[in-house]
Amino acid sequence: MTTSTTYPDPAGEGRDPLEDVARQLLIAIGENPDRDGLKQTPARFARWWREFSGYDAGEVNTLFSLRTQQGQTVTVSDIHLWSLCEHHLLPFSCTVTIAYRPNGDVLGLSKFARIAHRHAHRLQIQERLVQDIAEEITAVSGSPDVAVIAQGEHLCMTMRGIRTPALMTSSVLNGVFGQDGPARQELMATAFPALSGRR
Ligand SMILES: Nc1nc2c(ncn2[C@@H]2O[C@H](COP(=O)(O)OP(=O)(O)OP(=O)(O)O)[C@@H](O)[C@H]2O)c(=O)[nH]1
Ligand SMILES: [Zn+2]
Repeated sequence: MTTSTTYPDPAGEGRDPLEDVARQLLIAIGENPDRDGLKQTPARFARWWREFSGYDAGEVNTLFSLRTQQGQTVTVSDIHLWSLCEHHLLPFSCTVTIAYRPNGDVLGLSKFARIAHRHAHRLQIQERLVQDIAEEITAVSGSPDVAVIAQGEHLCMTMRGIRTPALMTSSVLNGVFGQDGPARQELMATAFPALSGRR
């Protein structure tokens, strides 16, 4: 992983404008941004936002040519990631399962997590996150049989508002995974092992 340190600097002040945002935020909530404990906070705030939105998961999607056995399903599960809810700018943590049926080429294992992180490191809603991941897996693998399932806990629901922890599940089930059959059953057993008695 690499992080970007570049930022817009229209005033040419050599300072990230996010530092000013943080300073204003502190003042707006009645804090003194110049007190000892907060002096470095605007700079830290700017750095974490740049780290989050500049997170570089890499864009190389290595494929291996392989004539897979007819009907083989590849599932990569328990990919943990963090994203940010676009409504409240609060984090949500997600566990993602990605499955596909290779169509002549197989995708390098690490690339599933790279693709998932790439789409998580922007302002999101969970439904769009799974959709974006599924679209890229389809585009890269050339397979119409792609499924993405995410289970997330949203801090905007847990720590504020209704203040109720809950698990949100969202899924995209394309191609063979959209039909009731063995591929879908295998996927569900991997994604939800507790329900199938596997764990
Ligand atoms: N469908 C969906 N909703 C989300 C997601 N993240 C946050 N939300 C919801 O977005 C909604 C925004 O609702 P608003 O009524 O505009 O905002 P709010 O007044 O802060 O709502 P409350 O959270 O109910 O206090 C809330 O219901 C959130 O729970 C997400 O990933 N998917
Ligand atoms: Zn939210």
